[in-house]
Amino acid sequence: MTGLDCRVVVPERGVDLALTVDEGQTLALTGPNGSGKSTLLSALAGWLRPETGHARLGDRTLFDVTDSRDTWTPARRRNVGYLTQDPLLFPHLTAEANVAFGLVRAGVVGRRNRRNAARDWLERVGVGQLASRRPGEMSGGQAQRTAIARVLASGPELVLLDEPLSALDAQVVPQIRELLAEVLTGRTTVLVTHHEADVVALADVVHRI
Ligand SMILES: Nc1ncnc2c1ncn2[C@@H]1O[C@H](COP(=O)(O)OP(=O)(O)OP(=O)(O)O)[C@@H](O)[C@H]1O
Repeated sequence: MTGLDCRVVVPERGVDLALTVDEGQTLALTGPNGSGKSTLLSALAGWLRPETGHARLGDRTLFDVTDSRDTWTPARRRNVGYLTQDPLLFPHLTAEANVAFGLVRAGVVGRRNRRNAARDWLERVGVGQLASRRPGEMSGGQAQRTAIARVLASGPELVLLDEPLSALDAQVVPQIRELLAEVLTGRTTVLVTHHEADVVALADVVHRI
């Protein structure tokens, strides 16, 4: 079982949020600006240590921080994929190398295996023909497709999406939303969004702050 159960308390930001996500489900997290949605994702990704809280993913503890306990799994060992509004890609690496980079950590042995796996993922998200381009040589939609491949290629047990469609041109949003609906099926996911169309297309359950 790889469902998520978490609580994140960051008093200096006025954040105290708790939620659970069943294995394989997508939870949409919506709420006003400043209500702590991105803070919660940062804690789950391991980028920010809450003052108090816990996060359990299946039988693993990502963190458990109280007055008396301090368990903290570093970001690189969490097996959590994080997709942000602006694609997080290395500008000096090709699309293929960007995707392959994460596969070293995911335990895919051998350069050729990683290259093939990266190419397969780029094909799957519709940018197989751009494998040798760098992010600066792609459109916003193409770069976000590459970032989706990068996040999913390593087989994350939890996927975090922070407004993944907000920075894209309106005309490519429906295609990328459809792609996300396909690739997120069966994955435990927290999706932060302000857009009802994302909730309808992608979410199994909604948590409104
Ligand atoms: N790096 C930071 N340092 C200090 N305070 C921050 C930082 N980032 C966010 N905050 C504050 O923490 C609170 C929660 O912000 P957060 O970005 O998590 O909200 P959000 O729900 O994601 O908002 P939005 O919908 O605008 O993206 C806000 O009051 C914000 O001003």
